[in-house]
Amino acid sequence: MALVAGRKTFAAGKTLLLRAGVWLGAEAAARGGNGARRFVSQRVLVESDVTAGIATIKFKNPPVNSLSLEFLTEFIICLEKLENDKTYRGLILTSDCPGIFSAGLDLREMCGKNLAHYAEYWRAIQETWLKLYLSNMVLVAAINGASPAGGCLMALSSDYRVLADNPRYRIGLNETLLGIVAPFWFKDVLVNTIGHRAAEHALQLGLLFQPTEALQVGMVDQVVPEDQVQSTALSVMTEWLAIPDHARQLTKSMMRKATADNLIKQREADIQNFVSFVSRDSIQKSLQVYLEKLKQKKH
Ligand SMILES: CC/C=C\C/C=C\CCC/C=C/CC(=O)SCCNC(=O)CCNC(=O)[C@H](O)C(C)(C)COP(=O)(O)OP(=O)(O)OC[C@H]1O[C@@H](n2cnc3c(N)ncnc32)[C@H](O)[C@@H]1OP(=O)(O)O
Repeated sequence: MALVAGRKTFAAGKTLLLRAGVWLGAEAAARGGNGARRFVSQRVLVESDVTAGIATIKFKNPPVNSLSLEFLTEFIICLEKLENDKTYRGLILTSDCPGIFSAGLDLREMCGKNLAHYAEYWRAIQETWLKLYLSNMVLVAAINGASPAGGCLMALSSDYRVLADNPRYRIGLNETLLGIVAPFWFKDVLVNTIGHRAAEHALQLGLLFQPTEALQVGMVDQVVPEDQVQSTALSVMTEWLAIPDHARQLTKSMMRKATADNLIKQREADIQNFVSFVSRDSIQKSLQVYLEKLKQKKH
């Protein structure tokens, strides 16, 4: 396994510095005789079934799989590797942290840092979303835990969502509850999934849906007992992979291109918006209060 620090080139000629310890190694980890491979990086586990052409990414950034810059960097690299390796036609996204799919953006990346950091962080968030949303692979989210805000966006960017039937696993775009505003492209993805009226309602109130409500509103496609999430995701994947790739991929692109282009054409302005919004004193205060509340919850 190779541990490296290097540079990753992102769109618009920008670079994101890879933190030391990021896994970039070749398929170094175990390769079984049955076509199963397991790639290991610090925060992102990749298991794959070469024969079936299916990979599974497990988020492994405890305690809550927050989307820290380090996590995003590893995640983007894994996604790129899978995307460029024609062995893989399908990708299942799930979590290795019990009870949490992802807590969304890492609030510590948005608090008390400098403007350059906010810009770098937001570019990585944009890049992650574009790569997920426009992936040529079939993406199935096996949502085995709570999935607020950015966690919900990752699920919404998949082609199909299976959620574990546990009332503690709530999913939604709750940004307004933090005193912040979901960016327009989060909103666009939600509108594309649940429709304009339901999205307006959910976004303004920052609704986090329990599984049955999420199914009802169309935020997820299936709710199944917790121990059946992975097997259901796999059988959905098999169904989707029966469709010829070229036809499905062109159709996916036809459905999603306009939404992605909307961000692509104004990426820099979107970064500037984020930086100036998040660096306001009032927003910093709201985020700090929210983080403090999360910490005090335990005591
Ligand atoms: C005009 C507009 C222009 C531009 C756009 C600008 C705006 C900005 C838009 C930004 C978009 C943001 C999207 C987001 O994703 S924001 C993040 C929202 N996330 C949340 O609200 C989730 C918060 N977390 C929780 O609700 C719970 O932690 C959770 C249900 C996930 C798990 O609960 P559990 O009881 O299991 O764990 P906790 O004890 O709560 O947490 C454990 C420790 O983890 C810390 N934590 C939790 N969430 C986060 C997070 N998102 N980031 C960083 N850290 C997090 C928590 O504080 C605990 O820490 P310790 O106490 O152990 O230190």
